Amino acid sequence: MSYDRQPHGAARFSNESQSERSIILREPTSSAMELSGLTLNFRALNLLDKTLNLMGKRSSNYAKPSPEAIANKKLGYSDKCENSLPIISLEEISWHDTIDDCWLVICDYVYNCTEFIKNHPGGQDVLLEYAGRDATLAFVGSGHSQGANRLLEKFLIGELPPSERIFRTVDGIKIGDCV
Ligand code: HEM
Repeated sequence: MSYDRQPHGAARFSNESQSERSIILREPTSSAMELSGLTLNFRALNLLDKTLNLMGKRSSNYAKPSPEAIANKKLGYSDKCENSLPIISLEEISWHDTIDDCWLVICDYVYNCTEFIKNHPGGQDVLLEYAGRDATLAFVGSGHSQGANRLLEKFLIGELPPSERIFRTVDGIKIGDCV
């Protein structure tokens, strides 16, 4: 059995079918998300999750929404699981990494930017660089206008599963800052 390198550090065995993507192997850089100089990997998130449960913080935090959660609501970002949006995993997103099929993750939400990529005022290369993965830091860091944020809504196609979110958890605990 041989294996092929795939975009963004993923690798898969050549006899693997599309439906068996769960056995994809990844290098540490693609299973981790770098934000504000802090690298949170999924193991760390799980640990945080368990710790918060043990400390009983989860229920008390959830009972009273934080100011950030209220601000997020105003921006249209929910702090809970939005049943209306399809849940799309990072693994699935990583397959959409070309100029003809470009998905980005910004603040735990998934955007299909394929139609927009060639018209992006900042050029197509910057979008392509983040195609198939998290672009939050780049998007926020390049100081986009409110207009750009509104435009983003046109391309919204889903959100990350709660276990893969780094800005919101399913119980509303916010881990990082967002736009
Ligand atoms: C779907 C996601 C994105 C949308 C909808 C979007 C939209 C826009 C819009 C409307 C502008 C014009 C200026 C403004 O209104 O702020 C712009 C400029 C720009 N964008 Fe994006 N953008 C996206 C993602 C990104 C990403 C991931 C980067 C990565 C660095 C980026 C980098 C830039 C830069 C550098 C400019 C400035 C161009 C200039 O002033 O010459 N954008 N973007």
